[in-house]
Amino acid sequence: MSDCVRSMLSDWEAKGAAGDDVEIELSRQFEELTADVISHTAFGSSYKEGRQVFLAQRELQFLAFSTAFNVQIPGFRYLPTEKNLRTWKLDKQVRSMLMDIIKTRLANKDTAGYGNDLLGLMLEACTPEHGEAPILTMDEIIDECKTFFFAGHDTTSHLLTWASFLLSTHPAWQDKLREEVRRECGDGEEEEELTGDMLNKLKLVNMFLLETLRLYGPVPAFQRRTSSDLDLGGIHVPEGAILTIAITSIHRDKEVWGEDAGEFKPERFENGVTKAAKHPNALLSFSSGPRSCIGQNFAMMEAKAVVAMMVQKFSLELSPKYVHAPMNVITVRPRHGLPMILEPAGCPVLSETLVPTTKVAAYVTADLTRQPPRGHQAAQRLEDKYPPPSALDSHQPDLEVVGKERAQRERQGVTAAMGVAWMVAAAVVAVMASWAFNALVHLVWRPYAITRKLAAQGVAGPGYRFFSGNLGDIKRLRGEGAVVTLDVGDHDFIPMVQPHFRKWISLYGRTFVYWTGARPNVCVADVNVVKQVLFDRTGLYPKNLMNPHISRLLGKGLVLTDGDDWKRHRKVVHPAFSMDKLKVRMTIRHALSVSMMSEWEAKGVNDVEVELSSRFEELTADVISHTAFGSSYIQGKKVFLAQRELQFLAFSTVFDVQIPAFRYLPTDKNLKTWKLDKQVRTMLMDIIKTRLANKDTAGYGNDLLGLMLEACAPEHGETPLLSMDEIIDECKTFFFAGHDTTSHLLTWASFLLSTHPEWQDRLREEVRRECGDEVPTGDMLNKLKLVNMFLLETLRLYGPVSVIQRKASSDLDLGGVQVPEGAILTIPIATIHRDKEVWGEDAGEFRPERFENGVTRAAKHPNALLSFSSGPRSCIGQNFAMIEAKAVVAMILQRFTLELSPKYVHAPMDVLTGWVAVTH
Ligand code: HEM
Repeated sequence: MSDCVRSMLSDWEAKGAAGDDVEIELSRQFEELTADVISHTAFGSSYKEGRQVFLAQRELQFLAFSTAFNVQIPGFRYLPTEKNLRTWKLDKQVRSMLMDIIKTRLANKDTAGYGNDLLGLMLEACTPEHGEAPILTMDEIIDECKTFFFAGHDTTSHLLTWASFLLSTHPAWQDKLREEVRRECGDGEEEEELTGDMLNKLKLVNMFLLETLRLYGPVPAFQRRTSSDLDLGGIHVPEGAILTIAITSIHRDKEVWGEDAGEFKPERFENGVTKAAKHPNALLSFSSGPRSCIGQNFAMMEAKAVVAMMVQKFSLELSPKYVHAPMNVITVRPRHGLPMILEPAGCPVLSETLVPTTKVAAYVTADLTRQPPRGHQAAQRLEDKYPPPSALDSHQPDLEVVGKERAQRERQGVTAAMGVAWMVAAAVVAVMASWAFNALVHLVWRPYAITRKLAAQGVAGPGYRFFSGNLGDIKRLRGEGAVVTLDVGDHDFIPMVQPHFRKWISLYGRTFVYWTGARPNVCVADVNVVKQVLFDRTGLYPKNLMNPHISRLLGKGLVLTDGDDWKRHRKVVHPAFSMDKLKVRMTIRHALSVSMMSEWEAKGVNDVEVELSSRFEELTADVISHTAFGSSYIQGKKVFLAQRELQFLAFSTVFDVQIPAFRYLPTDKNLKTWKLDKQVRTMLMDIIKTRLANKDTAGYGNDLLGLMLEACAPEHGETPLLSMDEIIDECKTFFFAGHDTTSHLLTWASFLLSTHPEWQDRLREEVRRECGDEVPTGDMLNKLKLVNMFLLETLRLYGPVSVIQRKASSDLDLGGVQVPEGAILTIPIATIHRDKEVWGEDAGEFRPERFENGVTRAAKHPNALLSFSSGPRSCIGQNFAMIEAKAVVAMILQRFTLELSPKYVHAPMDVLTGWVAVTH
């Protein structure tokens, strides 16, 4: 770093005869310097070698910013507009230049290793030695290089530019800093090396740079997007809203920084960053929290070193040619560069008394006719080519030159008066035209472009149809399947419920694209790729929340939240599912099962016919009510019934085109959904209120509801872990997910027991051996190996959840295929569970033996059983469900023999999560 700075300073010295002052355009100098530093430290190359990359990236930056305030229409990125064509070309150039740098490094690998800079570390992480799945792919390395080439110099160079500007306009501070630098680091005459320790002692330089960052931070704003409808500081913000953190404005907020927020006062940082304002996190120049700038120490070290070495040698005086017009091109820079008069330090040219800051300001403002200085032509040319939307306010508004430009624009604007009618007509036509154009891009061009892009990678599919995509095909194929009934020994219900997957996989392979409306769906039926999606921990594949009815059914609880929200919810809920707690709850469950069976016994001395699926629904609803909410099925019955209706309503819309705005229209289905949702919320609130009313005598309780109320208790300070709204959503999730699934597992297990009497006998024998006639304890259940295998095979063939979905959060690489942002990734569990390549030739048969050596050895892939999903988002209730199912099956077998009624018709159907046996 010091070498690069030294060589820049020597150039400056060489420019003027020794002792004379010299005028230099500094912003360009700093751009080259910081580019040189990042090239050397991160990529082992020099600015000269990487120059073309920097230039191309600079053009890309101007291009990107010139579109920052345009309406962003997703499909536009695929249109061959002039800007897109240029962007694609530049991007290609950058990639191939970066590839050259990488190739050079790889060619020298055997003699010099990968190197221990950033590039070396990344190459190490992608080496073949690291096995089949390297941590980074070559494409990702190139992307990372792009990030660091840009982020690693552009920002720091502007920090240096603005620091120099402020040094020159605050000569008293310039003197103070020089004095500190000379005291701590010497005068730089003896080529003395600046050390990290010296830099750490430069407290004033540090304060000065922090204040520069506050007023002229290179990054004026950054953005986030809401991944779901959520509560933000007490305001409900809809999914997909963009949150703009306006750093420049926050940094000038008098309520945060005090009345002198607009002034340049490095003293405010005297006691550190956290005490400089009324809020400890008010300085946002490097952002804050886990995603704050990874390079902030690097940038501060670099800036300190440059400022120190510069003031050691030079006095800085602002050139009279300078025009103060900060402008935002993603980062904030001086529009016309920073011409600076440099004089050897020691004989200061500016003293506070001679040219106070205000005078410089007044001088610049007065000289509105002055031409911008030369020396910044490259940026100027780019700006002419891609004009940025506007200049940025400076910290002293009277320095604005921008006003002149605005006034000029207004003069050139439309001066002719236009009739109001004409204007209205023009506006309507413009809106219609833009709407039609957007629709065309979204409904025609984008699907076409995505289809082509995927086809080029070998991913085919049934072909997009205008507006509805392949939803018509899916409905038709499912309709044909719906009238079929199966033989009771036939477990292949795919032609009835997932006929489209069967058909398209046979035509296009396990990974193919199909269309729900104009939205691409990538079918992920290859277990290796499924693993890549489900085991991701970086948020690349969030949940798909397109269907508002499903969101109403489940609420924004664990199943549908993502990111930090999900972590927060899971942290609160997780303890309720620990093994100890599950064992305690066994007692309640057993008692409930016994009462159900006593009812059956009471029905008749001889054979009695019972419709099991509805009985299991009530039983599992009763169990979840008692164990999670301390209530009973009867108390929560209305919630279950309303949720059942919501479930059928939601499923009836699953194969409709999802148009985002439709969720707000008062259609029949929406009105019904809203009403049911309101009912459910009120009923859940009543259950919660009862619990809260008894809090002083009985505490919150140690079940799921108790844990959640504890986490939202006012005792936990101003920001409880869960809000009351979130608790209600979580209740919705558990009321539904906690019983609907397990009840179907019990239904299908009973069906299979009755159709496989030899297994029924074997299981009964095992139950009698391990549990006798007693109500089974947790330890006894653990010994029921055959029952366990039987249930796993039931889950494989009749798993209650047949499909799960995720969404591509950005353009990403999925098993070697570039998938576009927003594409839905559909994992057809039921189809994968019948894949002969994964489960062997007997995949279609009911054979619990395959689980003899555990789940991971039952198939050719250890993660092939996906009934509870897999990875970090796998089912939190799987132990709960398995214990419950084992206990109920064991107790049924202790008392009854099951025989399928002749009335039974084997016609599984899916209603969102479940497969319901229809008994006629
Ligand atoms: C046989 C019974 C069950 C099956 C087959 C099942 C299946 C699943 C599956 C496939 C997922 C992943 C969904 C996705 O990734 O989109 C899931 C998640 C979940 N399940 Fe279950 N489930 C069962 C029982 C239960 C029970 C009894 C509860 C609660 C008591 C429960 C609560 C949940 C929750 C809260 C999640 C979301 C977990 C997270 O994202 O962190 N499930 N379940």
